[in-house]
Amino acid sequence: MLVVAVSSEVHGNAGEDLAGKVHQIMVAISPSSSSYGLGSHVVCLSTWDNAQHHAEIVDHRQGKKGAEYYVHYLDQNRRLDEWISTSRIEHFEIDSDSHAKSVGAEKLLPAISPSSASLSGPGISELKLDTPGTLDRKLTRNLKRRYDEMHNVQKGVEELAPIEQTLEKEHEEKTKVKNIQVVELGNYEIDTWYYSPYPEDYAHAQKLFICEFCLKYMRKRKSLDSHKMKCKLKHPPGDEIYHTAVPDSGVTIKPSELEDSPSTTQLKQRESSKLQYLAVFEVHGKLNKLYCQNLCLFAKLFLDHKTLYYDVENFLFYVLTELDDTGYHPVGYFSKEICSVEDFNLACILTLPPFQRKGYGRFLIALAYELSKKESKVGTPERPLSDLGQVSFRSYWTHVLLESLREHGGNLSIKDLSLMTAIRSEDIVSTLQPLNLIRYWKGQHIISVSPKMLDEHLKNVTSQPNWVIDPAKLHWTPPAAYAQKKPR
Ligand SMILES: CC(=O)SCCNC(=O)CCNC(=O)[C@H](O)C(C)(C)COP(=O)(O)OP(=O)(O)OC[C@H]1O[C@@H](n2cnc3c(N)ncnc32)[C@H](O)[C@@H]1OP(=O)(O)O
Repeated sequence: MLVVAVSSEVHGNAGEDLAGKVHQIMVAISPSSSSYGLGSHVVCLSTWDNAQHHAEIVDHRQGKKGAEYYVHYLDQNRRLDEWISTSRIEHFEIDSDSHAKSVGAEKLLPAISPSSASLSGPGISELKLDTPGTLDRKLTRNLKRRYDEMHNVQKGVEELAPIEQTLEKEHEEKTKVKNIQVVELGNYEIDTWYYSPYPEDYAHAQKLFICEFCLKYMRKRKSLDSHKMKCKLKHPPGDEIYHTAVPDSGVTIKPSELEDSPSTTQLKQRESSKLQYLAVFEVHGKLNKLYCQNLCLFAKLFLDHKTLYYDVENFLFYVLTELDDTGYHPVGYFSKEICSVEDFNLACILTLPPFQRKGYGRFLIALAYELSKKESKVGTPERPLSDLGQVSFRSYWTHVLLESLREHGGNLSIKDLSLMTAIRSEDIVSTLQPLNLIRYWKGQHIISVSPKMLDEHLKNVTSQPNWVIDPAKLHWTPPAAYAQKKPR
């Protein structure tokens, strides 16, 4: 049955105030007719908040219970794209642009406003993006697109430089449908976020089983079980460069208070006193190529714009692990180019979803800057930054810069701050400007701050634990010495 209706209202879920006026033509299609073309726009109920969203049909397939559609929610990050059944599709929009232009339709979009975008999804809550005035040239391409979407700026791929257009289109086309839905790693079953280019035989598995120590991927649990009997690794295949213990409260235990190799009894004692022992391993892409390739493929499941999968030789990988009596379990990592001409001190960063929002991202970022300090360099993360990358770096920079200013009574130049913190000057300016702590005077940026202003800002920073890295306990040599190392 096909019903064509001219409607002046959008009908939402019972009890929701979705009564905004939308002047558009809707075509209501009964679930059985189920023929939504690729690229068409619909209003549907998501599985993650059970609310109405405008979405685009990206793909379709025949499921066990009928047709299923892969949808991209127009107001959300691609990590929330998903397969839904026809019954979740409320109606089809002929005028696919009308939702964005109409006033009422905005009420359908959750938590989108000029200054905030929803990072929601299972276990993910709200994110604040920069206010429009601060975005400017600092916006990465990815964020710019999100910003444009949120502000109704109708800019498409065609406005990018030709080479970027081609790359962007290829990327979008190839990665538009998430291929692997779930991964099992150690004690966790994790829903994936994005497409990852696993080899053909694995690329279309619903679920992959991953060895948490060597990161080998398998399609069957029994393969993992027999692999576990053989796999000798109990930690990432590299050198431990740092360790610390953190209680759940987030207060740092100094590494000096720790014995070097805690015994099982000591670990059990720690467990009962709710201490978490953390260790970071440095893994060289050339010396442990397979491990690093496996890590990149795995990480791509949670990173939208990552392009490094196989050419890992020029990178170092810093893997953060939690230790228990069965071994060192990976919880996150960052990669770093051995020789970066652009002074990138971090290429990609990931905290595995079950461990996010506990302060590990900040810990890894802090470590990346400590390494830069040891190299006597300033650094910056590789662009584009994802939405989550943006908030995490912004939060780290804000905290570190405000603390440094407080310590020195505000009497620091941008250059002083940069040398002290290893944060690049441009990142300092883009962080302090929205806080009104920078003035542009006689052609240059200068810091303008009072103790009162600092106290005000410091009151608002850091809701996550802030684990300090003790540089004296960092066992790390800058990369020049790697030529001599042999594969393990
Ligand atoms: C250069 C690049 O690699 S860009 C790509 C960055 N990586 C990704 O996007 C991969 C997927 N995301 C992730 O792995 C993680 O979200 C990371 C690595 C970005 C952050 O890791 P986490 O361990 O969750 O960060 P952590 O707990 O230390 O929080 C850091 C800050 O970000 C904020 N934050 C983290 N996640 C969210 C979220 N979902 N919503 C809102 N704020 C968030 C935290 O509140 C905290 O700020 P605060 O101290 O001011 O409160």
